[in-house]
Amino acid sequence: MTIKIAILGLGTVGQGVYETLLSHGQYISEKLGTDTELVGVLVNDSSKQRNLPNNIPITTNYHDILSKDVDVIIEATVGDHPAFEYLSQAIEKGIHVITANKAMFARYGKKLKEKATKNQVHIGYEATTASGTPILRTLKQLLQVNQIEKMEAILNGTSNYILTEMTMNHTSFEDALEQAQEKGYAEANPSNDVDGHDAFYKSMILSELVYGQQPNWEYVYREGIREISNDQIQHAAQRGQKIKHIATVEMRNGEVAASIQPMQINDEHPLYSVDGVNNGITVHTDILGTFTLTGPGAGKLPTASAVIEDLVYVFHKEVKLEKQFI
Ligand SMILES: NC(=O)C1=CN([C@@H]2O[C@H](COP(=O)(O)OP(=O)(O)OC[C@H]3O[C@@H](n4cnc5c(N)ncnc54)[C@H](OP(=O)(O)O)[C@@H]3O)[C@@H](O)[C@H]2O)C=CC1
Ligand SMILES: N[C@@H](CC=O)C(=O)O
Repeated sequence: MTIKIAILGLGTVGQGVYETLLSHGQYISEKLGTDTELVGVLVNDSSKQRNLPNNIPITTNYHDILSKDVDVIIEATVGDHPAFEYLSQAIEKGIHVITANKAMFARYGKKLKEKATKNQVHIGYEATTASGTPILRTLKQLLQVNQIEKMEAILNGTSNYILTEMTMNHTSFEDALEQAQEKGYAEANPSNDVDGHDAFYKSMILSELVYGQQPNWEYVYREGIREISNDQIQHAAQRGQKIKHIATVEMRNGEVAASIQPMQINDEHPLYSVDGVNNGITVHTDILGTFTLTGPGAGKLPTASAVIEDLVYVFHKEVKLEKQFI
C-alpha cells in the first residue's frame, strides 16, 4: 500500500514539507516499509508560480483533495478558518491529519483531538510549538510520572531573532524584522510574532498538553517586543542582562496561570544563551528537577522536520491506533 499524502498550503512550511518528502523519500519509505505519494496540494491563489513538478495536482478547491483516496492531510495554512473545518472534515472521513497551524490548534485542538479519537485517526501537531525542536512529544511521552510544576519558554523564533540582532549587532527593530521575514521565520502577519500572539498560542497548546486545560485567555497577560528599544537592550547588556521574550505556564493552587512578556534575565537563567531563531523551554518537575530543551524555533526545514517526524510516527508499523497520540 502506498501512503497517499495531500498538503494544504504551499508557503514556507508546505514547500519545506514537499522538499523533505523529496530529499528523504527513500529513507521515509524504508522506515515505513511502504512508499509515499503526494497526490494533491491545496493553495489559495491559483495565479501564483509554484515550485512543484507538473504531475502533482494543485487546486484551490478542497473537495478536489477530499475526493482523492488520501491517507493523511498535512495542514500548513494560516489562521483558524477554514483550516479547522478542513481538518474536521478530513477526520470525519477517517483521514489522519498533521498540522503546523498553531493559531487554529490553540483554539480548536481539543475539539479536533476528541474528534480524532472518535474516528480512530491520529493528529500530529509537533510543528505547532517550537517548530522542529521536539518539545511536545518529549513532554507527553517521556514524562509520564513527573509532575510539571512550571514551564518557562522562548517560543517565538522571530522575536528571539530580532532581540538577538538588536543585542549583538545593534540592528534596528525594523531591519531585524525584515531579516526574519526574508528568512521565512515571521508569520504572514508579523504582528502575530512581535505582539506576542504566536507565543501565546504555543503556550496554550503546551498548557493543554501538560495540564489538560488552558487558562481563561482573557486572564493571560500578553506583551510583545514592539516597544523595546536598542537603548533598553544596551542598558540591560551593561548590567550583564539580556531582554528575552518569555512565556510562563504553571499550575498555581490547582489552576493554570500563564503570561507572555519581555523579561530581563542574567546568565544564570537557562534561557540566557538561547539566541537567534532558537526556542527554548525550561521545565521544572518534581522528580527530575529542572531541565531545558533548546533548538530551532522557526523556518522551512526545521518545521518540515516536525511534520515529517509526525508522518512517520503516524504510520510507523509498530504504532497501534489504540495508543494515544500526542
Ligand atoms: N514559517 C514557520 O517557521 C512556521 C510556521 N508555522 C505555521 O505553519 C502555517 C504555515 O506557515 P507558513 O508556511 O510560514 O505561511 P505562508 O504564508 O508562507 O504560507 C501559507 C500557505 O497557505 C496557503 N493558504 C492560506 N490560506 C489558505 C486557504 N484558505 N486555503 C488554501 N490555502 C491557503 C497560502 O496559499 P497561497 O500560496 O496561494 O497564498 C500559502 O501557500 C501557519 O499556520 C504558521 O503559523 C508553524 C511553525 C513554523
Ligand atoms: N513565526 C513563528 C514561526 C514558528 O512557529 C516564529 O517566529 O516562531
